Amino acid sequence: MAAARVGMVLNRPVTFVTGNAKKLEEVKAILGQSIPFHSLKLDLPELQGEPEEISKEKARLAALQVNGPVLVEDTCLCFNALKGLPGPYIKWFLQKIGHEGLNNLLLAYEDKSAYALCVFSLALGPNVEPVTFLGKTPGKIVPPRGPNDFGWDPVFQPDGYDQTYAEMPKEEKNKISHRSRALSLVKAHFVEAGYSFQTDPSS
Ligand SMILES: O=c1nc[nH]c2c1ncn2[C@H]1C[C@H](O)[C@@H](COP(=O)(O)OP(=O)(O)OP(=O)(O)O)O1
Ligand SMILES: [Mg+2]
Repeated sequence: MAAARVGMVLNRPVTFVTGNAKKLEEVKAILGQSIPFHSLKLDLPELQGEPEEISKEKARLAALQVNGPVLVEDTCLCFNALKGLPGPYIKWFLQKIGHEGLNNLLLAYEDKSAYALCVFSLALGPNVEPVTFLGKTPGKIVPPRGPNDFGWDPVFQPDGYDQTYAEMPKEEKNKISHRSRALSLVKAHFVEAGYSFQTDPSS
């Protein structure tokens, strides 16, 4: 059994930094009251590279800006036929070529399988090394179905479902999503580390 650790007291709630309102909505729904957090709308610059490094670097930048504990995440959509691309570049692919273009990328391949990957990074403050938490949901890329209000949700059909993320009720997506899987690990980490929050109302 792991040695009991003295719980760490954070004097400020964690700030979840994102420029994406839909992400924030899901994070709120998934976390509920489990981790007290603020949010800050900021579109941080993103370095190129492997998903974990991109997410960690985002956390470092966010912690400097906030000057306190931060949580960020970076989401990838990875096509197996393309060895994991577009991956972290999905935002730009989606913006430029849309749902149809994403499907067309796979026309030359029989393998339409893909996975959604969410990498959360927690940095307890500036100059503290971020910790990462990965959540992955396997599925496949399909012609768009369902409401078009969150990114690539209409073209991603998780394995074991006949609905796309976009067609699923929100609660259903939040049970199996890449984001909720990563957040389960974040929650477990908070419990294990025994963080507690001493919030000073004057700060
Ligand atoms: O569950 C999702 N279902 C569908 N689409 C999604 C999901 N989660 C992120 N997305 C989209 C948003 C962006 O086009 C790209 C990820 O890029 P990513 O940099 O992580 O997001 P972002 O720039 O919108 O917000 P942030 O300020 O947190 O970086 O995939
Ligand atoms: Mg981004």
